[in-house]
Amino acid sequence: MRTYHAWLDDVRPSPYADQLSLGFRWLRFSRVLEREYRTHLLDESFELKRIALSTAMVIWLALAALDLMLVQPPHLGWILAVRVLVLVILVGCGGLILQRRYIRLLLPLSMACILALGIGAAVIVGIAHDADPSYPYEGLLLVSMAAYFLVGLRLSEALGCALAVLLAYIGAEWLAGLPLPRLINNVLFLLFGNLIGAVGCYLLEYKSREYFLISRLMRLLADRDSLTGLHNRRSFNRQFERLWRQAQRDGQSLALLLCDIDHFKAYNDHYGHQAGDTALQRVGALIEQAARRPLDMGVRLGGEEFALLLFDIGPDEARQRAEALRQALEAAGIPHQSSDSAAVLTMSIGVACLSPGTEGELSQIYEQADRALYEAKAFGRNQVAA
Ligand SMILES: Nc1nc2c(ncn2[C@@H]2O[C@H](COP(=O)(O)OP(=O)(O)OP(=O)(O)O)[C@@H](O)[C@H]2O)c(=O)[nH]1
Repeated sequence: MRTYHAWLDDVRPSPYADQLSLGFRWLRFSRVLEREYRTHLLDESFELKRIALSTAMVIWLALAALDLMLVQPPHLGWILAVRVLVLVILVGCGGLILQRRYIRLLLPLSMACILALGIGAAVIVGIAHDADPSYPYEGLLLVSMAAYFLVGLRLSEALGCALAVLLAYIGAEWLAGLPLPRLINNVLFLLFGNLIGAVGCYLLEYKSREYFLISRLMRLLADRDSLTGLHNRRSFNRQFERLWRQAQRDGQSLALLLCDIDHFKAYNDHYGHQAGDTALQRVGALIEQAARRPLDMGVRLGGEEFALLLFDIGPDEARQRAEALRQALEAAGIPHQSSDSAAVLTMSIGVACLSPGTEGELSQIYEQADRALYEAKAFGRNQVAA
């Protein structure tokens, strides 16, 4: 399978990039990613399961019509009874699958449908062969193909179902007394059919896993600033609304800290653009550290402008956190000989808060924090204003 090259180093650290480099030829990711992939697969294959279920029911009923032509009583009665029983199972499981509420049951229910179809078909073939050994058994292969390609099962799950169906078939034919050479011939045909299905399913799952990793990686790249690894402005704009809705629901406040490095043009002019980039990365790391709780967010808005969105925090604590951040940069002691404010690199911070129950527009809190930042700059820089 394909190997991934140097470009993955550009997007590290990322578990998706690591997994792409490690490979997954055994169709397995690291534990956390595997869980994420399976949840994604269940979600993605929901529509597929709906289509597969309707298709299976139509084919199952069409085959019942064939039975009416090919099989005579009393075997016909038994076969129709099995068809009805399987149909009842399909309708029951299908009803639960379509409700979507039972997302955890989606996989066992899908497998139950495949097993009901496969074992039902094996029993029907066994009953029919009791009277007429020429009754077509190849329909069993349709069930295996559905398991491999139609239901959104992983290869291991599809293989498990196909094997159970094959065993049920051998058992049913044994009881029906099908001559051994014929049984061997049929089993070999089914085995080869399954081999083709399994190889196809492997390739499909491999591609599905690859797509999963690359799409997650792309999403991460689209949301991150490439220099600092912080969220970018696009991600901030999108997530602010979601966080504000959650804050309203939970009765929590939000604080926005707008941070701007002081005299950064002079820093660039004095130390060069490369050193400027390194300084931006160090500031980014401090912002990242300050956004330590799960719903906090460190952002590089662009150039030497950063933002820190803090969740569940009042105005006093927000101001303290801003002051701590300002001091952390000062304490980092990055020399800045051409600054008018200090001998080291510093930043000014504007703070604004949104309490639950107030109108919460990003533009509103942003303007408020921007005004405060302007004040911090105007009053001499290297300070916090609210
Ligand atoms: N090295 C580097 N510099 C950048 C980057 N993005 C923006 N800059 C520089 O950041 C500087 C910002 O300068 P100004 O907007 O004038 O602000 P300032 O010099 O920090 O002045 P005050 O904010 O008023 O203290 C410009 O010189 C930009 O070239 C970047 O990605 N890397």
